[in-house]
Amino acid sequence: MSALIEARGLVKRFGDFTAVDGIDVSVTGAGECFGFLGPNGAGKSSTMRMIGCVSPPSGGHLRILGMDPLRDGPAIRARLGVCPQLDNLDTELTVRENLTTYARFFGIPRRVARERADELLDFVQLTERANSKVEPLSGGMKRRLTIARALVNEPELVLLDEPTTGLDPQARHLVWERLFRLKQQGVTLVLTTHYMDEAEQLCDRLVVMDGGRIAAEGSPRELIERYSTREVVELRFAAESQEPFASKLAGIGSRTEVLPDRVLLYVADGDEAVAEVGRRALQPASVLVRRSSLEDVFLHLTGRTLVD
Ligand SMILES: Nc1ncnc2c1ncn2[C@@H]1O[C@H](COP(=O)(O)OP(=O)(O)OP(=O)(O)O)[C@@H](O)[C@H]1O
Repeated sequence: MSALIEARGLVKRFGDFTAVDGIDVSVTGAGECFGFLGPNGAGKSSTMRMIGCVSPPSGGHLRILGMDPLRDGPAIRARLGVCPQLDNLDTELTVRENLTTYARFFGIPRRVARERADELLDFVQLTERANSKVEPLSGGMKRRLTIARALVNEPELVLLDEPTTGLDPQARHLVWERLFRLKQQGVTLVLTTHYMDEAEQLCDRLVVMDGGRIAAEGSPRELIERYSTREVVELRFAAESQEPFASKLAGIGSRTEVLPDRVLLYVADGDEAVAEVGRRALQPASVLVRRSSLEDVFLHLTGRTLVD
């Protein structure tokens, strides 16, 4: 089967600045969710815009659905669904009209568009708001409507740029649940996020991006196994600097990270490590034992946290 997305040495430059610096990406599986995880400015949106055929690559090789974005942009876009970072819904129109009007761009007949709009409103749980204007909708509802709009042309591949940024936890969970359903229906999702929990929940495979480059690639579980330990102990010491305490923790676990407000110990067994901290007569103000996450992977790879 040919790849849905195939990028080799993909580059995006803005003047002298290189936003995407020669990345390789291959998305093949139908029903897969592929993620770009990285902090602000990592180059995720620039990559998505190239994949979405709205921004030409400055270099490298890119094929979407087996086609060349420079030559076959309209044909590719007809088979893509795009959910941009900022909702760009038409506030003059009702919820349903936003879908039916968008359907016209794809040449979908009116009757089919109306049926599809109703199905999609049901899918994103907005049927009751079908005739209301967009403006009074909550952030989560607008996001779900934007996702519904991205599905109007029954795309094989849906691009979602930070699908839940700015939403409250409940609204995020509702969006995740809908995206998960889409995956189950065999739609391939490609998303960008700087939320590690989002990447862990949704992505089968992801790349960790930083400074326009790919720092690592794999499933969330593989990345955690490769770059972190099973558990992490977070120790907060009531002091201006955590550094002096970190040096006294040397040898506990395989690695130590010192953050401005806490020390992280990377260990196989958190409880055993906490016992050792006790034996060294260190008295942290708080202790938390947790499982490793993609945040730890990112910290290990880049020396920085994902969200400032
Ligand atoms: N049109 C542009 N002109 C100049 N620089 C740009 C342009 N678009 C993006 N950049 C720069 O390229 C870098 C990568 O931006 P990009 O939006 O791709 O990052 P991102 O990972 O998606 O982050 P964000 O979450 O902030 O969107 C940033 O430093 C940004 O300022």
